[in-house]
Amino acid sequence: MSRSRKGSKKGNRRSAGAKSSATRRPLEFTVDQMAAAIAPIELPVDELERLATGMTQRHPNVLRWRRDRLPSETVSTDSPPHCVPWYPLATAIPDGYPASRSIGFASGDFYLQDAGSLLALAVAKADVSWLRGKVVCDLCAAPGGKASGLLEAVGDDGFLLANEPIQSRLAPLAFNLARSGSDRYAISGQDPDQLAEKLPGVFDVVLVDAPCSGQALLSRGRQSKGAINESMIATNAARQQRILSAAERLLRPGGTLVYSTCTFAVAENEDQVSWMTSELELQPSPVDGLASYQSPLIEAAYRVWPHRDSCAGAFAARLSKPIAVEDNEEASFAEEPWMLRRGILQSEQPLDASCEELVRDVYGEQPIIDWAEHDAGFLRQRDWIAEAFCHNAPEWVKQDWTIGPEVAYRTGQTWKPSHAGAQRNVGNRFCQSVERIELGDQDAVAYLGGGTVPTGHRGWAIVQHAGRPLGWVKADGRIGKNHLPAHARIQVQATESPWVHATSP
Ligand SMILES: C[S@@+](CC[C@H](N)C(=O)[O-])C[C@H]1O[C@@H](n2cnc3c(N)ncnc32)[C@H](O)[C@@H]1O
Repeated sequence: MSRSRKGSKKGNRRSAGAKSSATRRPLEFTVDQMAAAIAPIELPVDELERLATGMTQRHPNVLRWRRDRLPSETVSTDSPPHCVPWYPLATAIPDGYPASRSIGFASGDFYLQDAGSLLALAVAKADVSWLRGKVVCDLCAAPGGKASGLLEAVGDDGFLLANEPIQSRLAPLAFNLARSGSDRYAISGQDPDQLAEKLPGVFDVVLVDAPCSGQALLSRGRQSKGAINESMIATNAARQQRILSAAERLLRPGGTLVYSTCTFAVAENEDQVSWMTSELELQPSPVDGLASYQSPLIEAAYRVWPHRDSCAGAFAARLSKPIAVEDNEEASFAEEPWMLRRGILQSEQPLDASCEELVRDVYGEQPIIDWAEHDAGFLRQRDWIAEAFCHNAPEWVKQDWTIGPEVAYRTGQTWKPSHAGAQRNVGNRFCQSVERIELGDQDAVAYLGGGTVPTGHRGWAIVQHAGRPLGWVKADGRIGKNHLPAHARIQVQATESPWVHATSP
């Protein structure tokens, strides 16, 4: 009863929101405004007109596939797997496929993103093996669209620090990173300057996907017309330079800085790259394969446009930090980046009895014994959460300002397993001995909507569909009670996948 009342309130709120966006007058720009926004880039008048129109049109998202789940082909021939030309790990959403309400989405097969946001990943070479094994920092990471792509790309021997100074954005960031199935990351909520003081010269790669005037977001109704205002652009440019100078300090000599925005203004894009080359002494580092998107103004900087590239538009550039002569003698950083800074970590303090009991009960004896006595990782308990870092994580994750991949959390006096713990890859060492229940289509749909599942098992178990983890249940030998967090629940509209997957995870 109370549930249905709640549901209808929610429904009302949603339809009120939908009405206001439907009746909102579309933003319109003149050719002169567009010319001023991108000056000194010069485009013919007809292109400026198409740009002005393209900026107000919504472009459909694309699917960025998890690397290990890339489909080998589409089932339906009438919706070809149109690839994003600059990012081969992405495909278009087949016509009529409710991607965000599918089991594939819930189980983390893909992320839904604007194709423009994949330009930064292409410039970071996240689509090939270049990032594998590297220690990477995403300095402005929330909500994690790019960070999750970087995390997949660093593989089983690299590491990602995803930083986001706005605390309220850390939860969605953590959720999106956990969806990747990897445990090779930490999160921090630091101001870039503070972070650069803590970890100078540590990273092989730093991504600055900077806060900006967001002109490319106008088509999504997520920015006001003030995005083309000069003083707004100048304020953003000043903030970006502060962030970029911290990013340079975070980089090791020989490291790579990727800078990206979702705006068209040259003052926030090419001018910032010129500033980095002159003031920070970074060097342009062109990316093979992106020549068609080369900025007309400077080297190693790339643009995609709404009127040319079927996306909201984006800018990205790649620079490298020179290796000074004195660094050069001893270190061959490029070959073995900062391996010495990576330590083998262990649990330093015993867990509370109730937390330890839950971890043993759910994840098995092995994690605690292994993690405390062998070279298996680093288990840490705070007041409200327990985190389990991967083996070979960098030493600095032990500092208390990092947040690790969560495995348990406390509500009142009771510890429970975290959703992120269930999402770890099936072979992950920490949850190797957890009981798993495979669900058919209908049971998976019911579970994702918040329902129970039939099972003879007793206790905590991970439910999965086609070998892909979905979340936790706590079972009594008859049914498994649903422990999927509210924000992860969806009303599935598509059980059948339009793709053929060459291999199961
Ligand atoms: C363009 S968004 C990042 C989007 C993200 N990279 C993604 O792909 O999902 C910029 C982020 O920078 C954060 N931010 C705001 N001010 C910042 C600052 N001074 N330093 C670093 N990040 C900042 C914002 O909160 C926002 O989450």
